[in-house]
Amino acid sequence: MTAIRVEGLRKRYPRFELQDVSFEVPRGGIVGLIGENGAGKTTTIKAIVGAIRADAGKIEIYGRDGAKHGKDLKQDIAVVTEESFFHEEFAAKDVAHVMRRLYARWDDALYRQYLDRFHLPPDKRIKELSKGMRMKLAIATALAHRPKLLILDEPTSGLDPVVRSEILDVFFDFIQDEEHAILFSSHITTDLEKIADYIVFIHGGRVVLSRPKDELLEQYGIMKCGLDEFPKVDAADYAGFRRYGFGCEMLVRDRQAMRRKYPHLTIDPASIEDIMLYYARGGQA
Ligand SMILES: Nc1ncnc2c1ncn2[C@@H]1O[C@H](COP(=O)(O)OP(=O)(O)OP(=O)(O)O)[C@@H](O)[C@H]1O
Repeated sequence: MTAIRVEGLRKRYPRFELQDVSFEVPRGGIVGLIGENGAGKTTTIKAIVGAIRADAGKIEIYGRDGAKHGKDLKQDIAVVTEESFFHEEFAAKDVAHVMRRLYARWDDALYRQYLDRFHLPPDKRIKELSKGMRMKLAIATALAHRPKLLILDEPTSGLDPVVRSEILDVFFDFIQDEEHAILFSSHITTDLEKIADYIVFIHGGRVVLSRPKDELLEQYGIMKCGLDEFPKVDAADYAGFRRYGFGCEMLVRDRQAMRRKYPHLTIDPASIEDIMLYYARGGQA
């Protein structure tokens, strides 16, 4: 049974449409949702957590219909977005009072452990905390109600590498329980490269790529050639290209096959960022 199954999700806004978005988050897995600004990541996450009503599509969470079981699922899901902070006058210890009443599995001892781990003072008011500290508090709060599923919208954006790495470590520990799962959106492709098992890439409201991360890193490549050679490369062999100075670089989906077909051209491995940039810049899935 998967943790989240999204099928044929549609949402139309006056100048944007999420079209037939489908993907899965397996139990024990971390799925990274990537895409440029305005691609539809937040809209997708909002539809999954029931913050907006989709026009069409199906969302299942641990096998149950997300639309029908919203209330009981609340205990199992933790959602962290930039907006999910408490009142500015609250201190971390006040947050615990509120959460204790809302969540049946709220765990004070675990909460204190996370506050310690993240070096968060229990008495300091939220308005006195830095952006990174607020995000860590939101994550500590989310995890202390012992959810099965963690959904985060841009949890590491705007944070320094030390804080980002602390947060990624906590995600990694959380996922050790095979029942647990994480869906998180990010522009920071290096964070996803470190921790995600699957990458779902949304571009212009559509999923253009949904694959295990290791497969992408093993198979995709950047193939280079001179401007004169570029017209000889079959357009079906690349997903996007870039011209520069005297040459061209193309994103190819299968490094090995391309090495056989174009043995005289150089092909380097592609990063997740390369894959995102080339798809966004032009080319078909
Ligand atoms: N309530 C709304 N009414 C109208 N349009 C909206 C609404 N919410 C989002 N949109 C539009 O939907 C598109 C997708 O927005 P969304 O927030 O899902 O993108 P995103 O991928 O999360 O981007 P970012 O990385 O900038 O957060 C944008 O063009 C946005 O303007």
